[in-house]
Amino acid sequence: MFKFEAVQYQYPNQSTTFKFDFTLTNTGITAILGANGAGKSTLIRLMAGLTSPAKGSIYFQQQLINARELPCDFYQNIGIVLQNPETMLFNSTVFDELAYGPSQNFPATKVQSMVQKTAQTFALEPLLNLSPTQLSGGQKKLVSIACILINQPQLLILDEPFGGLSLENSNLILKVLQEYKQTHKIIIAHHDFQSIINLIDEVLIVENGQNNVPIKDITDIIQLANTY
Ligand SMILES: Nc1ncnc2c1ncn2[C@@H]1O[C@H](COP(=O)(O)OP(=O)(O)OP(=O)(O)O)[C@@H](O)[C@H]1O
Repeated sequence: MFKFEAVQYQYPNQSTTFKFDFTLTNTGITAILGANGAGKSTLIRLMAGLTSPAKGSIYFQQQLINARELPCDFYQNIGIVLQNPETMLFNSTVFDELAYGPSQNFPATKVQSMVQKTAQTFALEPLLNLSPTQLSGGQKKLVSIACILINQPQLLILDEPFGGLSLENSNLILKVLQEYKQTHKIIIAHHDFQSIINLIDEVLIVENGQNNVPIKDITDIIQLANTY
């Protein structure tokens, strides 16, 4: 269960109050839709704990996640891939990028095998010894998604994950997410609703800083696809 209860947020010196109140399913994919400036990124930042609400409560799997004092390992359960992959890559090689998360928790031999497996899944083997600065925009995006998925977070948040990806790599990510969603919760903010329609289980529309009731019925979701 992923629940926002009477959550309110306001940017400093801004008059708009964002108001979010909804409950999402525990696994599967929820797509967040909305016009430019509607509040999708603001909602995503609240979901990932990057921003704290002024009022209200946010629960993930019964755990109040906007509490001031969280168990220190809690954020290992949440992975977020931001729109711009540059902000996420800071190691000297792609191998080190992939190894960074696992090396906080596992011995070197295990880390090595996790990196090899993930590199294979994401077709990154030829890039492992390169610096992230040598990669194309699409390759950076692919690496940034792989770096988060290698940690297997229970909640995976993706802000425009297909931006800059070739059709081949978009299809690769779609395939990975199709499998991942069976046992994990995935939130995707994506402007091209049509391209992910077969993947999603639920739609949350954000309008003027507020959410509508989550749409779970597949017929309603398909109808929505005609408007977005
Ligand atoms: N750091 C900030 N300070 C002040 N206002 C902000 C800040 N970030 C966003 N806003 C405002 O909040 C509103 C919602 O922005 P947000 O980025 O959440 O929308 P969005 O739905 O993600 O838009 P887009 O699809 O264009 O990325 C906008 O009016 C924006 O100008």
